[in-house]
Order: sequence, then C-alpha cells, then structure tokens
Amino acid sequence: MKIFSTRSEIQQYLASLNGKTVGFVPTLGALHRGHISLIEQAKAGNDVVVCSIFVNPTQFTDPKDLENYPRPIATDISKLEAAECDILFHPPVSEIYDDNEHWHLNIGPLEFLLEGEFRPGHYQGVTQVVYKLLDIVKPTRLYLGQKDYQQFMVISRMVELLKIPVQLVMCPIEREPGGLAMSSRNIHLTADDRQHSLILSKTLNWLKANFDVNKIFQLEQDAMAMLQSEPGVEPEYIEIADGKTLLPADESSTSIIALTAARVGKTRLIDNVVIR
Ligand SMILES: Nc1ncnc2c1ncn2[C@@H]1O[C@H](COP(=O)(O)OP(=O)(O)OP(=O)(O)O)[C@@H](O)[C@H]1O
Ligand SMILES: CC(C)(CO)[C@@H](O)C(=O)[O-]
Ligand code: BAL
Repeated sequence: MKIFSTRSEIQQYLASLNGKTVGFVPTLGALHRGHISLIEQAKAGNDVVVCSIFVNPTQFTDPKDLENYPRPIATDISKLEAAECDILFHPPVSEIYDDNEHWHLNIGPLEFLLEGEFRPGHYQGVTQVVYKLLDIVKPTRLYLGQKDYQQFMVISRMVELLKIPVQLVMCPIEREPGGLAMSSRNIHLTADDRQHSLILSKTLNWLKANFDVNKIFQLEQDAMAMLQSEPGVEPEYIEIADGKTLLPADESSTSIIALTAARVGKTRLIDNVVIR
C-alpha cells in the first residue's frame, strides 16, 4: 500500500494512473469491520482504492470528543494492508487547512435536523473537509456508510449543489453479534455500557416491526420510553423520518427511516433502520 501525507504527492501519484477508476473511502481512522466493508465494496467496483484517515477538527463540536478520538495509526495501516487497500492518504491538519479559513454551504434543513440539532456546525465541518478531500482525490465513486445516514444525505446535497462529478455509494451497517452498530467510539464503552447499548438497535427493530400497528406519533413516544427505561442510556432523539428529506415522515411517505442518538455512559452513539 502506498502511503501519502501531502496533497502534492498523492495528486502526482493519482495523475500517473490515467484512466483508472478510483473508489474513495474517507474515514476518521480507528478502523473496524464497518470501514473494511467499505474498502471491500470500493475494491469490487473500481480499479484503485484510496482510503483517507483524517481526524477533521472542524466537524467536532465538543473539544473533549476531538481530544479523546482514538488514533491507532499503526494498527489501521495493518488492517488496510490486510484488506489490500491501494493507497492511504493520512495528512496532518496543516496540509488540509490554512489559518482562519471560512466555509459555509447552504444545505437547507438537513443541517439543523437530528444530528444537526445536537451537534451544531457539524455538517459544515463535514462538507468542508469532504469537499477538500474530493478535490484532492477526484474519485469516480465515494463510499459512505448507512450508519451516518444524515451525513450521506448532506454529502449528496453538496455534490448536487456544487456539481461534483462523483457517484455516491451507500454501504450497509455492519453490526456486532448482539446488534450494536460498529463505531470507532465503541472502544470507550464499558462492559455494562455495551450491554445497555443493545437497546438502540432493539428499539429501532421494534419500530420497524410495529410500523403498521400504530400511528407514528405513538410509536415515537413508545420508542423514547423504551430507551429512557434502559439504565445508563440517555436518548437525544428517536424519530421516524422521510428517507429522502429527513423531515418528519407521515404514514404515506414512500421512503421511511427510523433514526436515533443516545448517550450510553460517557459515549454518544447513533443508529438507524430503514423501515421502507
Ligand atoms: N458499522 C458501520 N458499518 C458500515 N459503515 C460504517 C460503520 N461505521 C462507520 N461506517 C462508515 O465509515 C465511514 C467512516 O466513518 P468514521 O471514521 O466516522 O467511523 P465511525 O465508526 O462512524 O466512527 P464514529 O462514529 O465513532 O465517528 C463513514 O462513511 C461511516 O458511515
Ligand atoms: C466523512 C468523514 C470522513 C469526514 O471527516 C467523517 O465524517 C466520517 O468518517 O464519517
Ligand atoms: N461518523 C461521523 C463522524 C463523526 O462522528 O464526527
């Protein structure tokens, strides 16, 4: 695997691949099976796969979260080599940002709903860095996980608004045996937290199974009560949304998704399930 830490080196190398299709998997590192499944899907659909590991400061709203974010780079490199990833881009912050840079992209209500309400500014930071990474890598296809469903919608909107020539691919959520969605932040969970965290996927699956039984308002209230009754779990939201807009769904919406975020112990987790 080739490893680059500067824009100019990776751009020079990518230019020499003329005509090859490039699949790109951007990450914050601390890689797990979810990330590796994205690499595998990118490998299956492209000539060359680029992964980036960059803990992007502008998308963290909580400085403690940024400070505590795991950065096991040597293990990550071994995992990428085992997955036969072709290129790793691992830049320092100074390679991506100049001092006092300004960024604002009007992505409409998507910025303020759900994650946007609890992590204000997060999606401006995400679009800022993904724009820069796409500009450097210029991939044919961009692979993103369904776990960050709202992030996928936000990046799709940016690609549409800025007419970026890239195809987006949404990859299914990889889960632990009990149903917990894999996430780099899971390493912060204690054994008790792990047990309690199972309520997230259980409640989402319950919503899916009962969708035709009750009205959306009632389902959301019952689901919130299920989360609240689990020790150590502090839910932020659990909502049934239109899968195309993320605005509140009604029973007749053609695409419907249930999404949740909760603190489990000291760790904030998100998850979702497509209802239809
Ligand atoms: N369990 C998973 N299954 C599939 N894709 C995933 C999973 N977890 C993360 N991804 C995807 O991997 C990419 C990189 O995500 P990221 O590096 O933020 O990992 P993460 O595990 O989501 O970390 P965290 O949630 O702790 O920030 C994103 O497109 C994300 O949606
Ligand atoms: C897309 C991303 C790599 C941008 O920093 C990040 O938000 C992530 O890992 O989901
Ligand atoms: N997985 C999305 C990146 C973040 O939580 O900041």
